[in-house]
Amino acid sequence: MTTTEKRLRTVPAAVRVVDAVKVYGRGDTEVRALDGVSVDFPVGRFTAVMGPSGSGKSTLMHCAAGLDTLTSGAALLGDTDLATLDDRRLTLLRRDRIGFVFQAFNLLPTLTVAENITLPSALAGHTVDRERFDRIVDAVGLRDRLHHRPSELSGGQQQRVAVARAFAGDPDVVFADEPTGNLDSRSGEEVLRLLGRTVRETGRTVVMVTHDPVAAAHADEVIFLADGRLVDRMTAPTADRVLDRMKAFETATGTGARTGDGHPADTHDPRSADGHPTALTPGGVSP
Ligand SMILES: Nc1ncnc2c1ncn2[C@@H]1O[C@H](COP(=O)(O)OP(=O)(O)OP(=O)(O)O)[C@@H](O)[C@H]1O
Repeated sequence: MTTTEKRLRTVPAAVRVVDAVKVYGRGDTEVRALDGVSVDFPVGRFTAVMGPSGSGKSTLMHCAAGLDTLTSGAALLGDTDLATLDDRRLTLLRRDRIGFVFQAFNLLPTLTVAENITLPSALAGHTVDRERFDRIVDAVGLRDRLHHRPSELSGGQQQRVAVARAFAGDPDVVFADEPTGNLDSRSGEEVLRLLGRTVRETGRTVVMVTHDPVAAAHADEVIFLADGRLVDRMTAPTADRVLDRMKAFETATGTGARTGDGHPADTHDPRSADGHPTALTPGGVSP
């Protein structure tokens, strides 16, 4: 059994990336965007992915979400190895099991808030049942805006619509790519609280790429990438500690915070990496 296969047989996770290598280009233009990353995103956890520009955060997210393929290694959603799926099945998996929140909101301008929220489910041929829809709408605080168009909403409200849309189809995991990048700090805070609350109350899994230590502090755990490698992780983060860690990477040369054996150092939490930080409500209730 290879090392990769051994790692695949350990604790279940919502998303798992094992020995992930992603190489763009060839020869002189080759870039090793991911250089052997192994990380689990456990069910019911809100994880932030941080690291300097170019460290591989977006590449990791895109490969874990089936938007891009790895050069070697494996990306799994639950038990499903994404590399085993053809394009059609990958599209269905993304549609049915993954929610996305983007920096630019990506709402359809001609549709109302309600229609935007239910669009992915409608495209999948499902209906969001009324009770679930109501719970989501109340969780994101948009009841009085349901018949408005995105252009009639503030940026924070638009992003809350995007969060509602991401969770409406009851996905296994929501990937959020810089979800507060276009928001002022107050609106950003609201969106982050919403994500955190949804994870805690519903047991859903969120993976968020961010540059912002304040945003990362809303997560249960922060993982740090540098030069395409996982170099550190921090549970129960605070903005100050995340900022300190980022500064340390910036001033460090070469391998940054990597430990002597090349593995990331988890120096901050006595709990195991697989320990659940919050009480969960399993069973797929909506936010
Ligand atoms: N399609 C591509 N073709 C070639 N190189 C790429 C491509 N996408 C990313 N890269 C390179 O891979 C490396 C990692 O990029 P990635 O976008 O994953 O980093 P990041 O940490 O998300 O950066 P940022 O914080 O600036 O968004 C970078 O050196 C980048 O230039």
